Amino acid sequence: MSFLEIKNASKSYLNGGKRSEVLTDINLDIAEGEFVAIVGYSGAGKSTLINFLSGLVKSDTGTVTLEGKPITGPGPDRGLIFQNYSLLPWLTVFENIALAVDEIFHDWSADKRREHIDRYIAMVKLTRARDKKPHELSGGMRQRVSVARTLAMNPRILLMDEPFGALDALTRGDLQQETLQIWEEDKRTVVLITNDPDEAILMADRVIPLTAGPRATLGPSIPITLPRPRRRAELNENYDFKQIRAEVTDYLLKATDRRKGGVTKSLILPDIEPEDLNTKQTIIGKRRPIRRSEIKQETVES
Ligand SMILES: Nc1ncnc2c1ncn2[C@@H]1O[C@H](COP(=O)(O)OP(=O)(O)OP(=O)(O)O)[C@@H](O)[C@H]1O
Repeated sequence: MSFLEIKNASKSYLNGGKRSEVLTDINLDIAEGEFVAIVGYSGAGKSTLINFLSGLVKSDTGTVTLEGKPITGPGPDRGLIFQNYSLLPWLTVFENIALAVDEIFHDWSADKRREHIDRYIAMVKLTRARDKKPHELSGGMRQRVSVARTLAMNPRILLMDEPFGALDALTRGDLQQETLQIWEEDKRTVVLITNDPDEAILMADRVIPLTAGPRATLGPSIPITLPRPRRRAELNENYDFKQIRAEVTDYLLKATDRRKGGVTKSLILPDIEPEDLNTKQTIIGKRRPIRRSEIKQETVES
């Protein structure tokens, strides 16, 4: 039996009275402890797809199951990390995390809960900011709180929807590296949604491209055999990394080209016949030399 599975799922939305089919024929099978990244264009339907798994969006067709049981709504076994940090502004870092931990581990003693929260705050390197409020933190720090809060809830599955998308490149790199370190210590099942092939290849065991919408669908699984632990700086020069990146981006470009009829890269020439280039009054695109009077009129009008 599959651990986490989407079978023949599709989804369409009604927009301004018109139905648009966003996802079609989605099939995904994830093993426990696996780190899978889905990489695709903006607006292709990536959030819709991950929300089949979170239970926030129901597919129109097919099934979505966890250990064979249908996913019918959100649950504590699945932690979602979004691009927007969604922290409560009047609570400190500690209190924001405590809110979630107290709810889930209400039968633990207060000391045990505090230790647990502090462990996750330390894991994302925020111990010195423990008592700060969100407005006193940078975007990267806020996202760290959000990561710590989700991890502290001990979900079996982490669903990450472009978690680093709003961050600058350097902070994003740091957080990717930290998330990887945490995952390597404490392997949970992770589904990462991203529009950055490098991020997907750096982090995942398997990368699956999602074609452009409408009617976006998943392409073939590309296994990432690069040894772990992986370091971004080292991978930049790695031959296999470059090969995999070429494979992922090629697939996405070709899938989009096929949609458009396969002509996006060819030069389309205008349908004109050559004229005598020695004739001064020739205008490109007109089939006969232009009379002086016509040129004057054009000049006046512009
Ligand atoms: N609740 C909804 N009602 C109507 N249309 C929706 C709804 N949710 C998403 N859509 C549309 O479905 C398409 C896919 O949206 P989705 O957010 O899943 O894509 P995405 O790949 O995650 O986008 P991005 O990368 O920009 O976050 C978009 O055209 C979006 O406008």
